Amino acid sequence: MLALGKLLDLTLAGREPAEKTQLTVEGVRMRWLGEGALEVRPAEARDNGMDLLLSAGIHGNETAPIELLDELLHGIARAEIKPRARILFLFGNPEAIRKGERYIEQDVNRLFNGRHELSSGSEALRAGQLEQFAKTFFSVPGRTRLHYDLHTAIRGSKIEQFALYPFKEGRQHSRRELARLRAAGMEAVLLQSKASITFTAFTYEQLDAEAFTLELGKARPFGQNEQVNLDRLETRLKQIIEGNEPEEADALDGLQLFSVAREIIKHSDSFRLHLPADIENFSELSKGYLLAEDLAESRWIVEEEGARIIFPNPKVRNGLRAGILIVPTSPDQLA
Ligand SMILES: O=C(O)CCC(=O)N[C@@H](CCC(=O)O)C(=O)O
Ligand SMILES: [Zn+2]
Repeated sequence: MLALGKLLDLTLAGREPAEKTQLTVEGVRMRWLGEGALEVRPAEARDNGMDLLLSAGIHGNETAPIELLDELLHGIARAEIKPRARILFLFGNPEAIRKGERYIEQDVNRLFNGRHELSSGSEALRAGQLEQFAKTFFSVPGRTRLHYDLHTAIRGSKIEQFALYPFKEGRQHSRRELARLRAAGMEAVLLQSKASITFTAFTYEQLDAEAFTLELGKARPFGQNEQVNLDRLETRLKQIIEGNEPEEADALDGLQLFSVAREIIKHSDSFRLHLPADIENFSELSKGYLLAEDLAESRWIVEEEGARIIFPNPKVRNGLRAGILIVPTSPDQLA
């Protein structure tokens, strides 16, 4: 295998490759762009106009997606996968990946869309660097832009694999992309209803990519991911990379859709979340339930019919999201 196929090994060792560019026997060029960043470019005659950004390890302890991208890269470096798409592979937070932690000082996935400029430290610098890698990659006009940012969740979930679709004023969510996600094994999609500061919000809002955060089961250490079945996602990613996705009607095929009713923001150290520590994502909450309390006697009471909670986390920094209240929605608004 070409040495550049071992991007994960290089990243874990904190090393630079001796050669920055390598060609596979298929004429696919692999170019190391910096720590945890590698571009794959097919020969011009085979290029089908798809620019695919695949990122993982924005949270360093979410290893199943990192292993999946590592597998795909090995396949390309061995010329077993024959790309027709240009691809940018990014491992988001190398220092946190090496330590097996979600982050070191700051959550990188809260530092996009300008937030890193208001902050300092290695994770703020990394978010700025990731924005720059993505911006350069998605700068060629007339090409299709797709970004999947792969994650796993802190807690168990009633719906194991799901996607979050960012929001931009005046832009409609795409039914075709949802059908593609369904084919990739996603069981639900959460349609965001306001701008955000995550990596996919940046590529969606500022770089005009179709962009999704994919949640792929529960976070576990390297080598302990046998319970996370990513076969359908892997198959679909290979098809996108090789440009041989089956032609399908835009069938959503049972895909569950949710929209954000409210984000629960933790404003102070007095914040209290009234949920059991082991509550699963997508757990239903009944109307009238006192979900959280914060300073100045502010209270979060569930008002929505059919509300469910995802990503409850009272340990986030003040000012950040401590959970999302979602409600079922219909596909009527899709483009
Ligand atoms: O399990 C959790 O509480 C968090 C899992 C995770 O890392 N989710 C992403 C979602 C990003 C998005 O909103 O698009 C995150 O919180 O960064
Ligand atoms: Zn994550």
